[in-house]
Amino acid sequence: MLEVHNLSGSYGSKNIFSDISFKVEKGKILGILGPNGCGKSTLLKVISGIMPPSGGKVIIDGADLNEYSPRQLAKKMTILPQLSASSFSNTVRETVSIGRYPHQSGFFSSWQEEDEKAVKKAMRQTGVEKYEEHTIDHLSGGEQQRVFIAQALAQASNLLLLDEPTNHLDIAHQKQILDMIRKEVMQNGLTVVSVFHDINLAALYCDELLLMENGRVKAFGAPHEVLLTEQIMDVYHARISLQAHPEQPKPQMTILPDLQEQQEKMITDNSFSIQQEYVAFRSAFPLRVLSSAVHNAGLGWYSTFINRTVEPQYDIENVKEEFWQYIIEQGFSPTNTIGMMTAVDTGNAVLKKYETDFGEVFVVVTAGVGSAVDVSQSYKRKNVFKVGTINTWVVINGKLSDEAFVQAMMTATEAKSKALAHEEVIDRISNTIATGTPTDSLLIAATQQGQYFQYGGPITEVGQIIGRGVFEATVEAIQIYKKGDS
Ligand SMILES: Nc1ncnc2c1ncn2[C@@H]1O[C@H](COP(=O)(O)OP(=O)(O)OP(=O)(O)O)[C@@H](O)[C@H]1O
Repeated sequence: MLEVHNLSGSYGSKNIFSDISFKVEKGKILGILGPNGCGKSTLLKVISGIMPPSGGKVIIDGADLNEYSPRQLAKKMTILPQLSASSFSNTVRETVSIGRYPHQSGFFSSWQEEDEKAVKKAMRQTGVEKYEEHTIDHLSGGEQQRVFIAQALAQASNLLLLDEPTNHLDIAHQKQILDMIRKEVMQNGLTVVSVFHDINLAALYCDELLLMENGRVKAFGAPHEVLLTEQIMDVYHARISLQAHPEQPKPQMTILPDLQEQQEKMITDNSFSIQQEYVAFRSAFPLRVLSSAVHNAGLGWYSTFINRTVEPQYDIENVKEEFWQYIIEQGFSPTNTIGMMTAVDTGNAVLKKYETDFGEVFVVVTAGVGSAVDVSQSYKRKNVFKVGTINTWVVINGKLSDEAFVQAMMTATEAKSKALAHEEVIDRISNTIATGTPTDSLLIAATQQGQYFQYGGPITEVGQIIGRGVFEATVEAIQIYKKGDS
C-alpha cells in the first residue's frame, strides 16, 4: 500500500530526517513514535506530498507520489495535520463536507447522495453530529479535533495519515476514535500511518511501530519488538518500566519518577495486632504486595492487611462485596487493604520475627487443617469449598524484583507443605500426607527499600529466611490448631 524508500526531508538547508525506509501493508496501522522535534510531523508532510522530499521516494499502490494529480492523490490519501490554534468560522457540517472536495467536479455543485451519506457517517462515527450547526470556534479543543477526524474520514480515501489524532481528547474519546479507526482498518481495509506521543496507545492500537531519533529510524517492528525498556529509556531519556496489558498481548509502559525518599522506612512489630476477630497489619506507608487474598489479590501497593475470622459455614454469594463492606466497617480503606479470611480463631495466629543482616522479616500464620488435602490426590475428590485454611503473610524489609516476588511465593508454599508433612497432617480422603488446604492464601510484602533481592528461591539470602520462617510459624500454628481440636 505505502512504501517509503530512503526518504529525506529538510527545511531549506536544514536537514530534518534522512534515509527513512519502511512499508505498510493494506489494512495495517503504523504508529510513528519519537521525542519532540525528531521529525515525525515533517516525515508525515513529505509522505503526504505537502512538502517535497530532499531525497528518496514515496510509492502509493505501486506508483510514485509524483505520478498522481492533486485530486487523484486526495482520493488515495488523507492527512490530518496537528490541530492548530487558529479560529474557524465554518460550521461543523461545512468543515466535514470539505472532506468530500476531491469527489466533486465543481465545489458543492455536484453534491450527491453518496457525499451526504459519507458526511453523516463520519459525523456519527466521531460523535460530532450534535454540533452539526455549531461553528468550529465555539467548540472545545477535543470537539474540534473530532470534527477534523470526521473531515478526514469523510474523504473516504484508503490511506489515512494522522498527526497525533488523540491530542486534546479525553480517555473516552481517545478510545472511541481509536476503536473506530481500528474497526475501519479491520472491516474496510483502511491503512493508517499515525504519529503518537502516547506510547501506550500506540502499542495498543498499532500493528507496527517506527521509533525515530534525531531524524533517523531507531527501530521498526511489532510493538513488543520496538518497546524495549533500554531502547525507550535511551531515546526519550526517561526511566520507564514495561508490563503486559491486562487484556491484550501488548506491552504498556509506566514512567518511573526520580523522586528521592527522604526517610528510610522500616516495618517493626508495632505494625501487627493479633485479635480474636482479625489479625491486622497497619503501616504508615504502602508496601509492594503479591497475594492470593480474597480482597485485592494480585500485585499492588497496600498499607493494611487483615485476616478475619468468619463462621465455618460462611457462605455468601457476593463475597467480594461483603468483604468490601466489612473492611469499611472496621475502619480500613478498601482500596488500600488486602483481605483474607479463615474459620480459625485469629487470636491463635502465630507471629514470628527474624533478625537478618538486611533487616527484620515477619511471618504471620493462621492454620486450620480440618479440610487438608494432598495436592497430588485432590483430583479424586469433588470440589467442595471450605473456609478452613492456612493463611500466610511474609513481610520483608527489603526490595524484591518481580522474579523474587514469585519465587518467594514458591519458597513459602514449599515451606508450608513441609510443615504439614512434619506435623503429619493427613488428607482424610486419600489417607496420604496433606500439602495444604483447598483455600490457602499467601501474601508476600516488601518495603521496596534497603537491600535489593533479584531472586527469592530457597537458597537466596531472603529465601532462606522465608523458608525457615514459614515452616516454623506453620508448624506452631498447626500445633495450636491440633490442641484446640483435640
Ligand atoms: N517550517 C519549519 N521551518 C524550519 N524548521 C522547522 C519547520 N517546522 C519544523 N521545523 C523543525 O523541524 C524539526 C522537526 O520538527 P517536527 O515538527 O517534524 O518534529 P516532531 O517530531 O513532529 O515534533 P513534536 O513531537 O514536537 O510534534 C524541529 O526541530 C522543528 O523546529
